[in-house]
Amino acid sequence: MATKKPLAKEIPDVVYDDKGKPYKKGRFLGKGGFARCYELYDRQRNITFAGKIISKHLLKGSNQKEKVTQEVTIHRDLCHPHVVRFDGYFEDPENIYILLELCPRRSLVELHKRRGALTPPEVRYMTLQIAEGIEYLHARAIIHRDLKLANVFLNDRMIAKIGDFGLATMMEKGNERKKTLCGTPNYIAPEVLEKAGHAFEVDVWALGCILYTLLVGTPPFETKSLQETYRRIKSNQYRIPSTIGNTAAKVIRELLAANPASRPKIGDVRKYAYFTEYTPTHLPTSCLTLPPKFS
Ligand SMILES: COc1cc(C(=O)NC2CCN(C)CC2)ccc1Nc1cc2c(cn1)c(C)nn2-c1cc(Cl)cc(CCC(N)=O)c1
Repeated sequence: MATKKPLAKEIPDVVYDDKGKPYKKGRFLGKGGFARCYELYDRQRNITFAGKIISKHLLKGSNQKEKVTQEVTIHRDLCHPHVVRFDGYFEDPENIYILLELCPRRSLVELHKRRGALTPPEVRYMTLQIAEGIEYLHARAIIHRDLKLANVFLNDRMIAKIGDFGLATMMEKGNERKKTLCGTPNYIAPEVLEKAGHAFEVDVWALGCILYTLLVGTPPFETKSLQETYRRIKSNQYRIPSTIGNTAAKVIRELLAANPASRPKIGDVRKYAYFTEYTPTHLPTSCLTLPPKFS
């Protein structure tokens, strides 16, 4: 008999933080893992947040509570233009509430679904912004470990913001290698599959998967079966279409190097010839639906 998953209780129309400040529940924005996301409106400051709400009932009897604490501990002190802003955290007997920067243009998932392969200038724009965010994290000894299209959010000016620190970890000392990762990253690196110890290089691998997916239109290792996808990752089996050009092929090959030690450090990604080619400083929101015409 399958054990019934406890139903999360309905969230009240108004929730209060530990200072008694009211937040009015707005639209349901989506869900992920144990969390549901709603607009939470602070009338006093006239700001709407992305409220990530996690039911405590769903966290009972597992180490999920520690994982939420770890996510908050890592995310709360971050401040960077390409990292989702952490605006607060509070709880009541039912739920944990995390106030996050609302990104009205959602994530790269929707952009990718709508557009498929992007133009090279758009790909360089997105990849460089994400790389800047990763560089900020790595400089603070933080590995994100779950970089994927769904965790790159877009604000109303189409600026990319790395979010969801649910699988992130802090590296304690210089050459430490993490041995475990509780969760299944979408763009999982070979060394994680091989349980060979992993560190900052897993984020560089994921950036390579994001770059490839945005430029080619499909993920590098995607197949119909997870087992076959994992086999291809471990054997580094993927194709680079000749149409993307040599400079793009070179940066993809090095980001997706099987050996983590062969991948570039995140701070060196921008030095590739590919990224010296035209890259817009801004993207119009029309890019959400149509390829832009760069003059
Ligand atoms: C206005 O801002 C948004 C709107 C929407 C949206 O329109 N969602 C619709 C809601 C109705 N259903 C039917 C279709 C999707 C979705 C996301 C928005 N913004 C938005 C959502 C955000 C964030 C910032 N900003 C952050 C940070 N974390 N999350 C977050 C958190 C969770 Cl737990 C789940 C999801 C959904 C899955 C995903 N990765 O997008 C998102």
